[in-house]
Amino acid sequence: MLVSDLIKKPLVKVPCAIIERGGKVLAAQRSAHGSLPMKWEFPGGKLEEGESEVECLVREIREELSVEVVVEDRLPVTNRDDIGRMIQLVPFICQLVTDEIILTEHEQIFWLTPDELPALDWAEADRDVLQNYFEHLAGRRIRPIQRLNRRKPDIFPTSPGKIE
Ligand SMILES: Nc1nc2c([nH]c(=O)n2[C@@H]2O[C@H](COP(=O)(O)OP(=O)(O)OP(=O)(O)O)[C@@H](O)[C@H]2O)c(=O)[nH]1
Repeated sequence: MLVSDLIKKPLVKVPCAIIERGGKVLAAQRSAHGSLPMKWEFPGGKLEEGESEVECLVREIREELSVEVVVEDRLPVTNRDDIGRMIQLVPFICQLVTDEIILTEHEQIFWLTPDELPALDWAEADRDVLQNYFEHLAGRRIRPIQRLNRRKPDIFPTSPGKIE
């Protein structure tokens, strides 16, 4: 076992938003300054003490994009081994509730179809987020078919018995 395996790094949770609108997804480019300069990411940020993941995400999206979102499905987390810490991305699918986006931190944003997303220069941990998102989308496409094939629900689950 490596010594580094014995030293537990602090875990930094980072809820991030896969914001969907009209079949497109918002990708945001980090600024030229700070960590991962000019890399593409899903907007979000570090969880603060006493906050839930969803509260954090709603706050971060307000701060970074000046919009409101409704938070929907939580996708699997992905981890990034960083210097002195483990970054844990916690992605949520979100829908936009308000329209006008004002960027306060990011260099720029793109609205892209899921097919177009992989072409960007993503932060490393986001590659796994993308993969999980694509699996989620595939599940969404399968579910309506399953619904069609499902036999009609029984109005009377087993035997209706005697109706008074
Ligand atoms: N919001 C967000 N952060 C990400 C993503 N991928 C990824 O590795 N990160 C990392 O997770 C951390 C999020 O912190 P933050 O949004 O508060 O950004 P920051 O530049 O202030 O953080 P830092 O200076 O501590 O690195 C950053 O280190 C960022 O590089 C992502 O998709 N979205």
